[in-house]
Amino acid sequence: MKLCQDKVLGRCYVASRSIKAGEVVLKESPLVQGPSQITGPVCLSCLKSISMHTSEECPKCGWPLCRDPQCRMSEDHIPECDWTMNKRGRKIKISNFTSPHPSYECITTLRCLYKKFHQPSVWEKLMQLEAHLDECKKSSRYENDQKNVIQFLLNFFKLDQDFSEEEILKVCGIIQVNAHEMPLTEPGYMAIFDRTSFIEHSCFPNLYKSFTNSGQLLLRAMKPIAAGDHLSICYTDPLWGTINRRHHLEESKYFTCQCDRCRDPTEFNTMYNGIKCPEHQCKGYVLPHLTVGSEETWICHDCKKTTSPEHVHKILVKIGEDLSTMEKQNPEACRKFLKSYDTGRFLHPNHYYLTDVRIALAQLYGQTNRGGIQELSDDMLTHKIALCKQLVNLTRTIVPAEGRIRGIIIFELHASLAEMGRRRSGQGQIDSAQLRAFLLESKQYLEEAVWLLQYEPSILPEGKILVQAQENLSSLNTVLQALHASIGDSPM
Ligand SMILES: C[S@@+](CC[C@H](N)C(=O)[O-])C[C@H]1O[C@@H](n2cnc3c(N)ncnc32)[C@H](O)[C@@H]1O
Repeated sequence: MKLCQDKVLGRCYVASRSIKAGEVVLKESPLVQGPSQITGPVCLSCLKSISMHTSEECPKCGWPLCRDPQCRMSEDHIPECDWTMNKRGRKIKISNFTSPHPSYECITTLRCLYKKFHQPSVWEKLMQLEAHLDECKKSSRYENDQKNVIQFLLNFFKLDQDFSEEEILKVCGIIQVNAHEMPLTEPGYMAIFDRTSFIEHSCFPNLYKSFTNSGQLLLRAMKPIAAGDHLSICYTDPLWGTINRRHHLEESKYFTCQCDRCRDPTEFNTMYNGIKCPEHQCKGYVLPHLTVGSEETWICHDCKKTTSPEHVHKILVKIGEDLSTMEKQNPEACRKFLKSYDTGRFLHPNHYYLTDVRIALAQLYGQTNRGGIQELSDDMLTHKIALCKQLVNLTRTIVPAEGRIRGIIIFELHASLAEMGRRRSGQGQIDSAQLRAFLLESKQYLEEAVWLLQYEPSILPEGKILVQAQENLSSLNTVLQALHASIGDSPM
């Protein structure tokens, strides 16, 4: 990777050689890590959630830690422990374990500031990162950061001798712009990395972000990358619609995305944001056309007429409310939602709201009933396969680099196809050759799932699915070999 300077992007990385799909491009440990700004009390060593009953006070400073003896020895907790005692001068008492807890808002900022005196080389690296200081001062978060982070650090920890308000605000900005949410604990935590901080954003990126069990960040190419191509990751949720992604990036990273996906109102012909055109007799869908610095314009792909953003927002708010109050763990509720809205009357069938519910339902089928996938009715199994196939096609088009979600869906698809084959064969509906065709298709998907998920850490659900997928692949190969032998022709 070669660091370059771009007029719009600032510093960014380009590939210094061609990179194959699947190659790991970067693996690095964090410069700093700490709790998310808005969190309930967590152990300040392992960063896992704690309660009054599962924690005990650090004997030196009073901040609660979990009861794992290793957490008492961890160096991660030194910054706040040291400054609580040596700057504030007395122990802290956390007695309220409800979430969120304001005292935790400053911890990650404090840990960055601590580097100035205790690891100057890391401090230098942090100070090189983009902070968007002017934008921070105008942001909606500024007032809160001023009170709960800056003033708290200056007054409670008595840091006014060592840092100016501006310096602390700069650190807040650096965290805001560069920190990654780490899903390795419950709740997740934040970490800032060195080289990863210079990778630009795209909603259609060529790199995929994963993690190791020990908290390293791993970037992997998900498509072939030519020498000279820009390297990119997605800073936002790639499954959100254009407007939500845009809003999130403008609010938290202070730029307007102009990637290929955002500039194409159809999102590569998927109509991912499509809302039914209100024009009488028009069968088309209105799509968002974005211009930097102005509100979106919604234009029908078919009749080309413009619809007011208010009309679109009214529909999105109404259906969004139904979605947010829907019981997402309940297959019946998901089916009901799809039945109401997957009619083309309001939303395009590929709309992100429908996609969201399909992803949930594709996984719930077989998970929520006691007997698993074997006990699903034929209709439900057929529906599960149809949902998975639809999602695989859609995600391949709009988020090809999103290994995790596609890996999970493809894993579900392989299991459903194998079950369908076994079921039909057991009922005498298909012969051995047809069963083999089902199992070969299932195996093809399974191999893709293993490829997509191969770097998922074993402590995350995706890592557990990977282990299961590897086991299934070996069993499926055994079954297929036996089938080949019984059919009497060569393996395919
Ligand atoms: C994590 S930093 C990336 C490195 C940054 N360019 C630098 O010079 O430090 C994120 C910032 O980079 C810029 N940036 C990243 N991706 C961008 C994009 N696709 N379009 C415009 N600006 C982008 C924005 O200023 C954003 O706040």
